[in-house]
Amino acid sequence: MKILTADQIKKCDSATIENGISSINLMEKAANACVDWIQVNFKQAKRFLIFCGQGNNGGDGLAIARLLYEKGFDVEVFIEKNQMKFSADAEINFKRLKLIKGIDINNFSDVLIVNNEKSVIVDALFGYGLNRELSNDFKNLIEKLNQIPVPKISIDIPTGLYADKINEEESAIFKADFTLTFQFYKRSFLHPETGKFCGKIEVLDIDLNSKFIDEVKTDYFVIDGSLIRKIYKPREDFSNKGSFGKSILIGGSYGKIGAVLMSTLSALRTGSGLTFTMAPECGNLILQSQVPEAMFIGVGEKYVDDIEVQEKAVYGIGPGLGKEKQTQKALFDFLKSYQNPMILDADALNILAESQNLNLIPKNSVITPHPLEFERLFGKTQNSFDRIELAKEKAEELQIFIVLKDHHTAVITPERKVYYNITGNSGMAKGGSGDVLTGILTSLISQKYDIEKACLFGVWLHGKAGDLAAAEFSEESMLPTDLINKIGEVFQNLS
Ligand SMILES: NC(=O)C1=CN([C@@H]2O[C@H](COP(=O)(O)OP(=O)(O)OC[C@H]3O[C@@H](n4cnc5c(N)ncnc54)[C@H](O)[C@@H]3O)[C@@H](O)[C@H]2O)[C@@H](O)CC1
Ligand SMILES: [K+]
Repeated sequence: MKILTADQIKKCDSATIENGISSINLMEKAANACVDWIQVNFKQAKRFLIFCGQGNNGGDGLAIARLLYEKGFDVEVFIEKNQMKFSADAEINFKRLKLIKGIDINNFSDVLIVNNEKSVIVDALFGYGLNRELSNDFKNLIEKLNQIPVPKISIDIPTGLYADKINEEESAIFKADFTLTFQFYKRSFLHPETGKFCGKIEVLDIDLNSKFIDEVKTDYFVIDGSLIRKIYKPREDFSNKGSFGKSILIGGSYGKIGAVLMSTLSALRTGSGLTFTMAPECGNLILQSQVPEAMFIGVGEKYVDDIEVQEKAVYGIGPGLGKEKQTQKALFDFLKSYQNPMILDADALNILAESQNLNLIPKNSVITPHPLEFERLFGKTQNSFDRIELAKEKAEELQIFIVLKDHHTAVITPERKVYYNITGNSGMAKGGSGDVLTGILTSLISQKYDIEKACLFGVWLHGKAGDLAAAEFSEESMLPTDLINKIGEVFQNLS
């Protein structure tokens, strides 16, 4: 799914209106989509307190108020009565609303303490039209609303957030439990500093102009299920273990054998034909007994001191590797002698960061840093938006894929495209999750998935398996090994 800027969404709305539907009817459609969702998900609610601005986001709110009232809910509307300058469509909806006797129209300043547990606050103050910091009056209102302990729904965007950039420090932002957004994810939903205000995101289809959406140019995408269905290649009949590639996972050191073990198991569970673990001898017994399907290649006693080059294999290097001098030398010797794309993770990245010898990374390789590893490799940035921009520069310069791990992991391609992943949960924020991802990516690439597609599929699969593990064990209790055991269920649901 494409992600558009506020400016592009505005153009998309206009293209939709030019092609038939009037803007007031488009607003009605948007409001109906929200009300349909609310009716299903807030059946028990009694009273909706709807806060409306004066632009089209406020217009949505006024229409939602009318439609919810018609469905039998109690509705109170809050507006800025002293200074009414509605947009044309908001004005029409305000007039329609005033005809209904049963809806109280209050001033923002009339908001009282609401402690009715069946009340819901709806934020329709500003949407993607926000283009400057909020005035103090709005900031105070939002801070007051954020304190009220009832469920909160934002229409299109939590008020105070921009669609496509980070906020000024100390902005007041409405803290939603649910954001009902029209047609597209907004970039701000996907970054940690801003996304935490959105709660659960529901994308509502309002049939915006598909020709415009197909043609509009963007560098930003969300990885959704329909994209994955296009990428997924079911296994062919009449195949053998040689048809599904050879994965070699390199890592482990004394005390950190579990990391490479988890990568190995993940590679197997993702379908790798032949799977090898290249690790120090101290891991041999553990690996052979825990993962008998994998073959063991001993390199060193307590840490990796050599990397063997094998034909037609895909290498995933780093989990539990450590940074011993000998290990560093082994990694550099390997990188100097081997030019095929590989996956580099964890200590392999830390070793490269310390040497700053990043040109040794073979073209089309995949690196999988978390934000701190990214910073060690490429330097500090002010915030996660800037980090993505730097990642685009570096992916192009080094001609590599950067899988930037975060709550919403982003895949950044050498062509500077950015794909945000929306599967996964905070139960995956545990040591070992990254090792699992390395195994999955190595396995997919060894099975001849195109590298970009392998990255998109890999991060999605990882998150999806994590969601299944969380559903069974809870986010607190789920382990990376539970996630590995759910990979199969994700494949079953795909085929
Ligand atoms: N026909 C359409 O274009 C549709 C628009 N929709 C809704 O319309 C919204 C966008 O509406 P608008 O473009 O009217 O914008 P908003 O309703 O987000 O904002 C209203 C106006 O406030 C002004 N403003 C910006 N920042 C401000 C600030 N800090 N303080 C005070 N005023 C400020 C701007 O001039 C802006 O246009 C969407 O988020 C969505 O909710 C939906 O109804 C779908 C259809
Ligand atoms: K809003």
